[in-house]
Amino acid sequence: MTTYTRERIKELLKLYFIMGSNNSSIAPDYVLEEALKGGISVFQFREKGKGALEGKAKFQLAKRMQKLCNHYNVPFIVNDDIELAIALDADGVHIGQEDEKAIKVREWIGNKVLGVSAHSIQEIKLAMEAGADYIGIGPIYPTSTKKDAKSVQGISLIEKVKEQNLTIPIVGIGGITIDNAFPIIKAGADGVAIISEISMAENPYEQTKRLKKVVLGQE
Ligand SMILES: Cc1ncc(COP(=O)(O)OP(=O)(O)O)c(N)n1
Ligand SMILES: Cc1nc(C(=O)O)sc1CCOP(=O)(O)O
Ligand SMILES: [Mg+2]
Repeated sequence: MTTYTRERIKELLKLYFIMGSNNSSIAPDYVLEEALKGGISVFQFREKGKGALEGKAKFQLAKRMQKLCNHYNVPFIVNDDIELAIALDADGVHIGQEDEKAIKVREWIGNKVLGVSAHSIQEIKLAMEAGADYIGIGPIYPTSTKKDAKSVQGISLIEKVKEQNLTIPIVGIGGITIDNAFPIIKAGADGVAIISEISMAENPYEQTKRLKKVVLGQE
């Protein structure tokens, strides 16, 4: 359905950076550019929570971030806001179980990338039937970034996905750092999705490079 092959999606998920304006104490555009230089493989614009921008300001930030991603040839995904994704002609959207239904979103976005969060094998199978391109599984570890995150589940669901030979690409999310990222890859995830370990880092460029080495098994 999408123009990205399953193998390409798996590659893109390797080091998935997510952020919005409230995830860093310095300019979000600067943080994103450092992360792009450091080697992130895909970016998700997630403008939500306390102090999040709305309306024109949100649109303008998204547009600037999309331009940066285009410059570094990294796909630009929009969290939750399907209208924004369509208005910007983003590369894809990410939705959760409390957002619009995946089957409807697939109709609206055509062949753009569709990521869906899931917390059980049943939710994963339903997302696959609805046309999801990849699944976000979390929180793997405790996180303070998402206030309404579900219970911490470690790598158990990733292991179940592998045991059941479900071939959809998967990315782990929640509380992932340089020190705990590799077990997620070892369990069979295609990559890790990260906010604060990069967005709050003193040097987002160096931190991204370090994370990249970890997910590639080079450290
Ligand atoms: C890659 C990825 N995985 C999971 C999520 C969480 O999505 P959701 O459950 O809809 O929660 P919010 O991010 O919308 O608060 C994600 N955004 N990205
Ligand atoms: C956006 C998000 N979704 C989660 C889920 O469990 O679905 S956890 C989370 C926050 C990830 O931020 P950090 O890398 O700072 O922990
Ligand atoms: Mg959501």
